[in-house]
Parts: sequence; structure tokens; C-alpha cells
Amino acid sequence: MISPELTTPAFSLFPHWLPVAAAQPAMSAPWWQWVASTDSLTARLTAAGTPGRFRVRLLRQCIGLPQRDEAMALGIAPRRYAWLREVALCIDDTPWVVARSVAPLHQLQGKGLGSLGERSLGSWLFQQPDLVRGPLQVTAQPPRFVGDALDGNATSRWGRRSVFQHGGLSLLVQEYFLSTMAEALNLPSH
Ligand SMILES: C=C(O[C@@H]1C=C(C(=O)O)C=C[C@H]1O)C(=O)O
Repeated sequence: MISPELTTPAFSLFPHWLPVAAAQPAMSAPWWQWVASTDSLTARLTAAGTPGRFRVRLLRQCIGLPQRDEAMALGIAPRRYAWLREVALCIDDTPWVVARSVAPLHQLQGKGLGSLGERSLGSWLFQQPDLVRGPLQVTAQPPRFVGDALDGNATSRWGRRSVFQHGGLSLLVQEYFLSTMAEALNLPSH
């Protein structure tokens, strides 16, 4: 049963993370195509941004403590160190999506992710034959991680997250779709 406030524009009432199907009534069809898709976002953005050039801008990659909700999504203790990666996915230097990925440190050995740099994590992930993607969850709240990395007045329209599994690695990927992307692709507000 979906509570009535989810169908109103009062997005501040939206719980932080919700199964994607429960968010559908609050989402326009064009946004649903983006938010509920389970294939590579890198590939989708590259296609939608053409003739613009897709580029990953690395904002931060480090070892640190995950947020509490991130640790819970990965099923690890909140004070366990993790690999953190924050990027802006840009078309012609304009960020369309910002993303933060989190993986338990002890699962990273031999995966070579430390040297990924500005190559897309998605391109690497979707080449793994044993890749399994967990259920998508959605939020209408803005990301807490970007700080002043976004230029001008870009705001988040929808956020989503899911856990990828590959070769003993669990990787939480959180992606926030920005107003800049909505404007460029003529998407409705939500
Ligand atoms: C999961 C994907 O990877 C994308 C690329 C990322 C990166 O390079 O860090 C991060 C999150 C995603 O937006 C994808 O393309 O679907």
C-alpha cells in the first residue's frame, strides 16, 4: 500500500530510500526510463549526450568510513573502513549525474579498482560475466556528499542506489540525476 503523500509533490515527506516500484507513482514516465533502468548508466548517458562527449570527473577516491545507511545497505558494521569513490558523470564538462560508490575494503584485493582514475566504473562492472545487480532503491533527497563540486545551481531530481555483486565483491553504487541533465534532455521536473 502506497501512502497518499507519495503521490503529492511534497517530496520532503518522501522517506530516504524506497523500493523503485513504490516511487513510480511520484515519477513521470520519462524519468522512470532513466531511474528504473538496470543496464549501464555510462552507456545510456554516452548515447543520450551524443554528440557531446561523456566523461567521468573524479571528485574523490579514498579509504574512509561509510555513512550509516551505506554500511547497512552493504551489510557491514558502520565503523569498518571502506573504499569510497565520488564522481561526476559529465557531458562536455557539465555534470549530469553525481555518483558515490562504496565497497568494503577487505573485498577489494586484486580487483584493480584503485587505478581506475577517470575511467568509468560502470564500463568495468558491466564487463564482468558474473555480475549480479541487487534491487534498486530511490530517493528524492539530494546527495550529502557533493559539497561545492557542482557548478552553479544544479540540483538533484532523483537519486537511486543498488548493490552490485561480482567475484566476492559487494559494491554499493548511488547515483543522483541532476537538473542540468533534465534541462538538456527536456525531462519533466520529477
Ligand atoms: C554503475 C555504473 O557506473 C557509473 C560510473 C561510476 C564511476 O565511474 O565511478 C559510478 C557510478 C555509475 O554512475 C553504470 O555505468 O551503470
